[in-house]
Amino acid sequence: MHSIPLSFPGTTFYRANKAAAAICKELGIIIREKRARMAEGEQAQDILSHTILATDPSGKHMTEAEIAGKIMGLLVAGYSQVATAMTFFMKYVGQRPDIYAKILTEQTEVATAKKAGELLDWDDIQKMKYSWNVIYEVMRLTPPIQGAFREALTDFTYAGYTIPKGWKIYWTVSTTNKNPKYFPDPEKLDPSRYDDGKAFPPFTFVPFGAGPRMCPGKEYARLAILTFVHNVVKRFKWEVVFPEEKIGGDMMPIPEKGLPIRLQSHSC
Ligand code: HEM
Repeated sequence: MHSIPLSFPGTTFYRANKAAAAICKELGIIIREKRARMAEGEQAQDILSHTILATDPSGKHMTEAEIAGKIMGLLVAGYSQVATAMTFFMKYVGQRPDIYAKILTEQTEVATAKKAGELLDWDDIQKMKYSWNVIYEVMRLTPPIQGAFREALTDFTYAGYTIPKGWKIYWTVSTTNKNPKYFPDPEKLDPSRYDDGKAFPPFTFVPFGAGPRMCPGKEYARLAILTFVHNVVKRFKWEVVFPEEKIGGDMMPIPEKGLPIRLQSHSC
């Protein structure tokens, strides 16, 4: 996604294209199996079946390659950003016992209201306000997606630079979300920034982007991350082994030593 499009052996782009072709082949098998089951009467119940059934305004269905492309996009988007937010939750909260204690109090309240073996539901997720504010801070300090491209629809001038119509511009989550005008002491992890009643002007807090192309997986991501938070704090307390560990990676931020932690188990 973010590499120079030079397709010769040894380049990232070349390897990515080969990997994408292999994944599309696998997905092709899954699509054909799904189509066969749908022909036998299986109801549309997941995104793959809906993608198979979807038509454009002229009534035309997508080809197998198009469906595989869409599913591959969702697999990438659905996995890596969520995993990055979870990783940095472990890092930041592992270094802040005060924040861990507040999350544990919130999650214990949710857990004790459930019967033994009862699964979390949507209402429980709504109760996890403090935990989500912590995730907001985690994503503000280390955004899973660094930014995205937009095309200028008209000529405009910003901060003394003239951007001609048709140019591609890259907007960044990290600089936007660390603007001291809206986030005083921007490097500090402070979940109280999002306390009830505090609101940010549009386009100032953008971990999921903004406008008509805003992330469509936002609510799913919240569900997946908070379910993880619930289960991990219920069972464990942890410490980060290398608090100063460098963060590398190119598109996704990755702790260079793999974020070793010391786990202590408990149950609430
Ligand atoms: C913590 C998790 C996630 C973060 C931080 C995140 C962030 C973002 C951001 C910043 C964008 C660009 C938005 C823009 O251009 O305004 C985006 C787009 C997108 N995201 Fe996510 N995302 C996350 C999870 C997911 C999940 C779970 C899915 C799907 C299951 C998903 C699917 C997409 C798709 C399809 C787009 C492109 C939307 C478009 O261009 O119209 N994302 N995401």
